[in-house]
Amino acid sequence: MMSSEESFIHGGTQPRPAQIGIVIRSPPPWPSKFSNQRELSKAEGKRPIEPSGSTSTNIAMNGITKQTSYEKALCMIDSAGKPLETVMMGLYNDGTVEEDDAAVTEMVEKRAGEQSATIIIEEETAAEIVEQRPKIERLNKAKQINGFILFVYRLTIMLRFIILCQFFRFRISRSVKNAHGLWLVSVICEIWFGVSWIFDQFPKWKPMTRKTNVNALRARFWNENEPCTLDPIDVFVSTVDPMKEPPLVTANTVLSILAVDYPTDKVSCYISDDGASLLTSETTILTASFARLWVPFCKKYKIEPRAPEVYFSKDLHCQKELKKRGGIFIKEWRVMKRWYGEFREQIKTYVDEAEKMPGDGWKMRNGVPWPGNDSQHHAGMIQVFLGPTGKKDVKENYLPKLVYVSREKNPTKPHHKKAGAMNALVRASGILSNGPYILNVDCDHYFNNSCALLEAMCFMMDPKLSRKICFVQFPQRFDGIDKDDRYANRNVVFFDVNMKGLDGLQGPAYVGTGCCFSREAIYGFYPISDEDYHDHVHDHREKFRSIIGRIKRRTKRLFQKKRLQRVPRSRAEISRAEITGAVNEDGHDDFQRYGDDAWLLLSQDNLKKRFGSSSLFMESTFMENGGLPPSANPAFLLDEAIRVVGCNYEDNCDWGKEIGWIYGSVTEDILTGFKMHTRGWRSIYCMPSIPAFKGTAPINLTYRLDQVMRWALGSVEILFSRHCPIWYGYGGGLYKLQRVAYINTVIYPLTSLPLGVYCVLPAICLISGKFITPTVDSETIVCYSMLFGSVIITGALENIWGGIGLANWWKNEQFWVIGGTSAHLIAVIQGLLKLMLRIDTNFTVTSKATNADGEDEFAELSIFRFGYVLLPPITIIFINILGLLTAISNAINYGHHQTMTVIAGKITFAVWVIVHFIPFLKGLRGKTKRVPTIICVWSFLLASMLSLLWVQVNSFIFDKTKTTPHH
Ligand SMILES: O=c1ccn([C@@H]2O[C@H](COP(=O)(O)OP(=O)(O)O[C@H]3O[C@H](CO)[C@@H](O)[C@H](O)[C@H]3O)[C@@H](O)[C@H]2O)c(=O)[nH]1
Ligand SMILES: [Mn+2]
Repeated sequence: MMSSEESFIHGGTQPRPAQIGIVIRSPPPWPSKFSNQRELSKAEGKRPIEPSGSTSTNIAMNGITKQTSYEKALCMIDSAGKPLETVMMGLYNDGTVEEDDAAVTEMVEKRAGEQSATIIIEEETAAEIVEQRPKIERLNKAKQINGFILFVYRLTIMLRFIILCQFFRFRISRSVKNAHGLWLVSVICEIWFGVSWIFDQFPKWKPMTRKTNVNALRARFWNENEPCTLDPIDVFVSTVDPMKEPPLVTANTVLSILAVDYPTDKVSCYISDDGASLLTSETTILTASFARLWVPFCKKYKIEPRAPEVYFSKDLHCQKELKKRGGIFIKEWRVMKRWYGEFREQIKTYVDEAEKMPGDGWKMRNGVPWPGNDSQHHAGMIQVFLGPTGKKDVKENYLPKLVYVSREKNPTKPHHKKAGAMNALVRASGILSNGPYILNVDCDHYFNNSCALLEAMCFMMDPKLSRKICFVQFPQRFDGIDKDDRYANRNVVFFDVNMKGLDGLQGPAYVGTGCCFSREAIYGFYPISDEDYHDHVHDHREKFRSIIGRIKRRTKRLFQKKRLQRVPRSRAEISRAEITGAVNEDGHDDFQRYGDDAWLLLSQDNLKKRFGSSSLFMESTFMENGGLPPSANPAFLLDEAIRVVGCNYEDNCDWGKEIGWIYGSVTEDILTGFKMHTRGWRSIYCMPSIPAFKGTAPINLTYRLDQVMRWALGSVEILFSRHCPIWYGYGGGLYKLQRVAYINTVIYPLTSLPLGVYCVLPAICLISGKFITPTVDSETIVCYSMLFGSVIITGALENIWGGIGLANWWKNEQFWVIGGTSAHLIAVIQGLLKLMLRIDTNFTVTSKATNADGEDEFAELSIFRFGYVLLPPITIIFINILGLLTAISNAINYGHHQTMTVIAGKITFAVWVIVHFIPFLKGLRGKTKRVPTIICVWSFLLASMLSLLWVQVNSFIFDKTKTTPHH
């Protein structure tokens, strides 16, 4: 036992420590501290609490400064008993208890080799020691939004909820005698909207924002005096179709990654080419060589952004910079601009050449036929460029490794689209570089802020957070959107309101790009267990008990850790034990029984079932800090990497089911993030003031609706799958409100059904002369205006705390109606078809073609193809206009049979619907030359038929004398 303890502290080779043991000198004075803790919580955030004797102290712990009301400390002393380093354990005024595994391990590891021992000391001593240490700045800060606004916001939500209930009581109690069907339908729709509002609203209950401190990160992990201790990151870029995703766009993204502000030996960039295109491969080769010029230039002058296309297109900004930086810079800037021009031209020639495939297929520059000539049936291909063994840049510095991967494809095997591509990259990178973190971007999302990786690391390397975070998601921001964002491409309400709300719960959803993962979470491990972590409910008594339990457990674990020296570190202890199935509740004891390496052997079969047959890859999953397993033979790495991107590799193992990107939906992103959250991981939303990434958005209505339809379809797919948040993942780590949010994410397309119906109602009312309420009296008006009022007030308050404009909010509402009546509706139908007939859904990649050659930048905005998505909204518009016309002609022909208020109500109702479709109409207006006329005619006919039908059916069903619209 002694020897294993020794090896824990000393890495097995060092002399014995002078003293080992845990000493608790005095029993903790719990109860008295207790009331104090409460007071402190109250004062939280308002002002720092002064250290006052032994009850509350400011301590700085591994970069986190906090006020504590009670603390114990774990202290390492040298053989003379002099304290070397201290890690605090305690109850903090924000109600959390420091779970400092990371800190403890870090400390112990750092001190390995010194003559030292660990003891637990009491708080006064600890405080003294800590006070002598320089305070370290925190890496990040979580901030609740302004307390008053939050209070009012929550109040309006509650009020709105009450109003809603009242509204329904009112609506249900007053049925419409002469139009029972109409009334019933409208009430059902309204109830549906009400419920979906609840799903949408309550996950925004606790909005939160965060701030990072990149300088503190640099100071701690990447300063001049010490070797850099930042963790390596693998960056993934996915591309599939070089025609829709121009190579120049991809090349820019890659260049911005290679020039990122991060130690070069700790970044590797992987390109996944799902199209197996020679064009992409050649572009990559060219990009690698251009990077040797571009990267040193970026780093020398610290230019932003580091995607050359964008950088050189911002002429004005450059002019300013030119003046400021003066002579040499101007010269170099000009030279670089010319070089980039040449690079661009070269890619253009490649693209031109790639227009038409020669009869005998593509050939590489050396005359060898390109293996990917059949993009759906080809072997896996990997090419490695640059990196620590490759070419240096023109300043003789190494560049990050750049790897081109095209996974094997076979038409008989499902390739699972982007998710499949990502999983292949996860494995290939696990073998080639194995960074403990993975950041993925779509090929069009370049690094707009060269500090993006550092920003993510501010969370990932925070000792308190790191072992609970599965990913750090950045908002998606876009270039090249028309000024008034006609099709709500920016999605601001989602990115600046909903996601901030989720951050206050368990964390934002993964949105497919601009997201930094911990590899551990991708491998399906669980976060370090921490019962307290997700019950924020503060039963103080409970808390008190769990603290004692925690200290006991920790003490126990401390001993165990010493025993478990051979196991890489505690980080994945629990999760791995989970695979082996050899673990009891506490997560540890069984390790002992198996002895040092036995558990590894024991779990081989299970591991194979989980990770597939590559033992090298399996081994790599044990490397906690990344890097290649010691047994890896560099000569065979590439072969092994090719093997793991093979299309049979995933047979009979957990890829896509339990680990990696999860299959089964075209919105694999939502599913993947959800799966991680159900395991109890937390995620973080990071919004640097300079957007970290920027992409392109679909510019015209057709592409936008295609995209929205794909998203909705993905949601429907999840809704009908095993992974549906309504029934999946109970008893795990998913927070309740987080589940509500996920339910909302998958169920929203269904709302298109009542929405479609509701949009037709005003027309029906106008034509049939009936209404959804019996009369329009003052009570009705009050009821509806209260409802609308509360909607507007919550919206406005969301604007205030989310920092979005009212215009954006309105855009969002409009597009919600447009998308709802078109794309969502179709998606629901398609989803049902898929469910019943097992037709697979296809993935239409969004075109990222930028119109870089001047002309009218937004000419594309109005181009659209005919699509049946357009049919329902056009019909709705026509039918409503028809209704308005009928009403007016009726009024003229037959005089006022109904009171003015009723007519006004109906007309408002119809106009309200039509107003929502304005952007849609603008989208149609553009180039209505040939095909669209046909749709217009069709929709017009359809609308007329529907209205006529309604009148017929109507007079048939109801008593004619009473209900004929105009007798
Ligand atoms: O078989 C495929 C299909 C797509 N992709 C890549 O997946 C991404 C898809 O993006 P895009 O066509 O631009 O769709 P968007 O709707 O703009 O993408 C958003 O929504 C998708 C989910 O539908 C996410 O996967 C994306 O990350 C997210 O940016 C692109 O990088 C493609 O290269 C592949 O690698 N293989
Ligand atoms: Mn995209």
